Amino acid sequence: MSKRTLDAFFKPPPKRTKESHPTSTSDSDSTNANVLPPDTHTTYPIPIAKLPPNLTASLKENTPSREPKIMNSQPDLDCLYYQPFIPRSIANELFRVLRNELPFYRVVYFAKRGGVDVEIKTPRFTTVFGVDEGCSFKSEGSDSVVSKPGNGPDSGSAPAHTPASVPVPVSAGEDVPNESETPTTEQRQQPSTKQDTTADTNADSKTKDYKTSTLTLQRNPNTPNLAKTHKYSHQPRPIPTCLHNLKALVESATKETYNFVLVNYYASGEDSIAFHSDDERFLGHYPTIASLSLGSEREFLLKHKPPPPPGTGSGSGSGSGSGGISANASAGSGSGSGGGATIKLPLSSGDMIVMKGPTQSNWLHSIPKRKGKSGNNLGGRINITFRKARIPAGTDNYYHYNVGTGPVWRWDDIAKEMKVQK
Ligand SMILES: O=C(O)CCC(=O)C(=O)O
Ligand SMILES: [Fe+2]
Repeated sequence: MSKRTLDAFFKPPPKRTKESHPTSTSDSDSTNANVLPPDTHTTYPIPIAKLPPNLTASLKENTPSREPKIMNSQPDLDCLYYQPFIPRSIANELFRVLRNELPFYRVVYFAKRGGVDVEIKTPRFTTVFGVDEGCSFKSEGSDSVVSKPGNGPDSGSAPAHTPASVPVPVSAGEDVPNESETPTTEQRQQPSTKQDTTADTNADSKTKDYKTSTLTLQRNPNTPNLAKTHKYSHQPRPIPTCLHNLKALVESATKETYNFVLVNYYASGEDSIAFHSDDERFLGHYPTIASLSLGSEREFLLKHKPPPPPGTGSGSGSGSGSGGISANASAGSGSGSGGGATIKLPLSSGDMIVMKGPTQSNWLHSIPKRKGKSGNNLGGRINITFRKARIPAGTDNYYHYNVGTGPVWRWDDIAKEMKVQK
């Protein structure tokens, strides 16, 4: 098998459009995040600060920093790779602000494994905001968080297509997230028992009721009955302004709309996400998922799903599966299981991967653990994925597995570590 450079996976990059200007913001600016009143809501465990105005201005002015590389020369792969999307210095500042401000969770949940309930400890901090197409959020004032009506081909309705080989969640509580060590999409429904981290207490969080809420959950006028007929077991939380601002930048660059946002915080190299695909039915056919990296560099791995067993006739996508991948990327790529090459992308602060088209139904991705302290100089890594749910209450599972019922964790800037919110 011949070695190829990483660039061989890409088409030649289009020319740069915007220069990377260092931001005028500094460390001390991030502590001024309270200049604007924070966002509050009954579903928020804490008020969430808006971005400092100079950071918002730098983001608007300098993003996207570069045009993306197009990664579509592999079977069933259709990705954009922004290196970076946000200039590094601005991305680092944004990383510090979001790490300081967002409430995170260390979710522990139970899943059936061989008929037995096993405890799974999510090996990273997570948090989620937003809601399905059936509902939208609206804030009073200029920072409206309403989903634009009529943007999806099938707003509020079932997706036109579901890959035949994929067992799909049809209602809240059936889907499980990504903690399998050797996952296929099928295994993702039944995570392995391997536990990656020590558990935190699973005590109920005390959610404060902020009477000064400025954000209200509304029914989408286009789909007036959906909110009524679908009950959320976790009340969805409005996308806070700090993430809404980023969503707007990503929407403008990718020419897509998103209605919920999942945030991962990898505090150290021990934190990870196992190989999985984000191909839940409620995201619809060929979902576009934009994935932004902030903070320390981590490696992002992509490998083709193994071909379906012969005779099942259930292959999804149009490509030839992992057998069709004939080259390794030289930038640290190794061969993956199932015979295909694993693509390794170093994701630095400000980089963004957009996965679209047949990618989710045919490829798996992961952030493996990494040894040693190198690459963690910024104090961890935040990943923000922008997604669009198309089936009402579909996001409920995301709240279940990324918020859960445990305590709220926050960054302690004096101790320089995550601490349980008292
Ligand atoms: O951290 C990353 O880059 C990947 C996160 C991811 O794949 C997910 O949240 O589904
Ligand atoms: Fe993912």
